[in-house]
Amino acid sequence: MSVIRLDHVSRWYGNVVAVNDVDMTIGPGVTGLLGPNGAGKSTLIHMMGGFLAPSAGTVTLDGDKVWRHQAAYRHIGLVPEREALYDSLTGWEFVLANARLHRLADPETAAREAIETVEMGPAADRAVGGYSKGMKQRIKMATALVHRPSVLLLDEPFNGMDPRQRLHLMDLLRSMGQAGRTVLFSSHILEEVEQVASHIEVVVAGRHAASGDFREIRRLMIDRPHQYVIRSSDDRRLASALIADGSSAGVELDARERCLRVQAVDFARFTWLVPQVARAADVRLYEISPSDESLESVFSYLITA
Ligand SMILES: Nc1ncnc2c1ncn2[C@@H]1O[C@H](COP(=O)(O)OP(=O)(O)OP(=O)(O)O)[C@@H](O)[C@H]1O
Repeated sequence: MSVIRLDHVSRWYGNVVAVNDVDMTIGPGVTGLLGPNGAGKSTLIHMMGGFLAPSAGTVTLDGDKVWRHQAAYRHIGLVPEREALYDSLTGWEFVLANARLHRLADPETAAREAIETVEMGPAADRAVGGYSKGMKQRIKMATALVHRPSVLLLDEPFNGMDPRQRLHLMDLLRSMGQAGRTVLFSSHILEEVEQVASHIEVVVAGRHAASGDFREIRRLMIDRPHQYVIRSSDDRRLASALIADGSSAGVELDARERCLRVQAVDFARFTWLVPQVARAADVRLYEISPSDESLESVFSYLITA
């Protein structure tokens, strides 16, 4: 069994704290590392893969520190996000070179199998420079799989893939997870993560914000207080009526924007109730729109929750 443990892990670049005191355990199966851009996902993945040293704390694989530990590298495959590849090499040469770097007993067979796994056989003799983004992604995946690692780490693997490639990769990750490998991939899209991952770790601004299966994470997101902007024929009167009704956690009159900013607790009940409250107060509604639906606001709720 391959378990990666992060124990009070931080990483800073000069003054920038990219990862802040994270405790996390990643076991067999597929885990999605979810977070907005700049949350620290790549930094975490590079530390888990032994590509980057933590500034504080420890990253271990089955109890052994990963950083500068040759033996651990043999069990880990990492598919980085960056595109930089050796453009003049063919896919086959690139994967084979990696197989040789790992000093595998039969590098040719290992390279062929890895290329077949990602269905790149037909394009293996073409130069990498001419590959599409999705094809580059798959050939990087083949190099990460060539030594049959028990841990596979992928940084934003679905970026640039077309729907067919995406489904293929999802199937591949699922079957690796079912076979008992420890698979972790990062993404900033919840829908993408919940289609493949049985477990989700959420990071925001370098901190570990939440952990659970996708139902739990979705519930956290849906149950959070929702912010609405409301415009009406009489914002002041509507504000008093909403406060009196008690279905809102906060009502703020924004005189400059000529609107109300309302914090709803139970959003299903709230959207059902507002028109009734408005009618009873003889106020006409012009607009009700959610103002905090961006992923960042959902995440920032999670981190303070
Ligand atoms: N080499 C570096 N030097 C300085 N700052 C860095 C470096 N690498 C990352 N950072 C900063 O650390 C923070 C976390 O970056 P990281 O790339 O780990 O996040 P991410 O969640 O992977 O984001 P993205 O999805 O945009 O790649 C960001 O503020 C980023 O600007």
